[in-house]
Amino acid sequence: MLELSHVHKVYRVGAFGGGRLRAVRDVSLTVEPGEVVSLIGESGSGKSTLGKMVLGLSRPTGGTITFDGTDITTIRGHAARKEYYRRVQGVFQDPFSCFNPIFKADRVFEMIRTSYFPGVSDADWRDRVLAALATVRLDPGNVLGKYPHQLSGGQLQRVLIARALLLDIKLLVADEIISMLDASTRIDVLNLLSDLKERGLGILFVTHDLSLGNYVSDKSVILRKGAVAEMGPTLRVFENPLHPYSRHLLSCVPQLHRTWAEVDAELAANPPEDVVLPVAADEESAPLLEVEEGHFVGIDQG
Ligand SMILES: Nc1ncnc2c1ncn2[C@@H]1O[C@H](COP(=O)(O)OP(=O)(O)OP(=O)(O)O)[C@@H](O)[C@H]1O
Repeated sequence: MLELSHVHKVYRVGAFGGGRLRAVRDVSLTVEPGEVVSLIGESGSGKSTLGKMVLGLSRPTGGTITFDGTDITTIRGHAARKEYYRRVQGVFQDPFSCFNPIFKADRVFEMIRTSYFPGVSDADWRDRVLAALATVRLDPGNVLGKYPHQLSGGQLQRVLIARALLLDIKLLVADEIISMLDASTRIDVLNLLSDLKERGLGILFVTHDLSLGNYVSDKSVILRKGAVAEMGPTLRVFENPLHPYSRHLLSCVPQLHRTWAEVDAELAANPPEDVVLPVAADEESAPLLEVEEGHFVGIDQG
């Protein structure tokens, strides 16, 4: 469904745009229907830039991004872009900033109707809205007719997901969608993503939080400095991390049942084996080694 092939992004930076910042380097990955793929990395690793490129909000400097066989950089004109967004939508970190505080929150549904379904009757549209709200497990009485400030962050995030579902999308780009939610709401939204996956939606789940990636995804892609450090089925990557960066990230995840002292003592007694990776030939390419079926490790760039 979604395929990124050797995607690069270089930003022009500096006072006169004379500098170059390589934000994404040689990234290839796929997202299939009903698959959740986590893009995991620390701040500045290029996760959001990849999400924006998939959403057509930023153009790749190199490589291709295809959705159902169409190179999305060739999509031009209002009508073609609108069709793309009928199938691919994004939801972002801060749900509050997506709503105009002077309008009721459910206006976002009406905007979809005006733009995509002008011929649908009031009764039919109401049924569709109620079905979308049921899917995201929102009680219509709690959200319809309410202003954004009357709803919680978790409710607003669900309203935005319901809005995307009205379009019958195939791919959702979820960029740090639970970072601003409290712990109990986080789990609800993560479980909602699992429900959507069961319904066949592909999800590109962007997160800086390794444990969230582990909880929700079929496949994990760990990014470091814009390149893939490691990727593969989530279980394999988390049970057998091979890139030193993945190991470092995993060792930083707090383990609630153990103290730091216990973890440190164990690491000192059994230090992880160093994995010696060959060095890539140049700065631009970021080749991967397949170490077991579907499990790839990036050749270290130092
Ligand atoms: N429009 C832009 N112009 C110039 N540089 C940019 C732009 N957007 C992002 N960058 C730079 O590209 C790099 C990758 O940024 P990106 O936002 O993709 O990272 P991220 O992993 O999503 O980080 P965060 O979790 O902090 O959002 C960073 O060094 C960032 O400063």
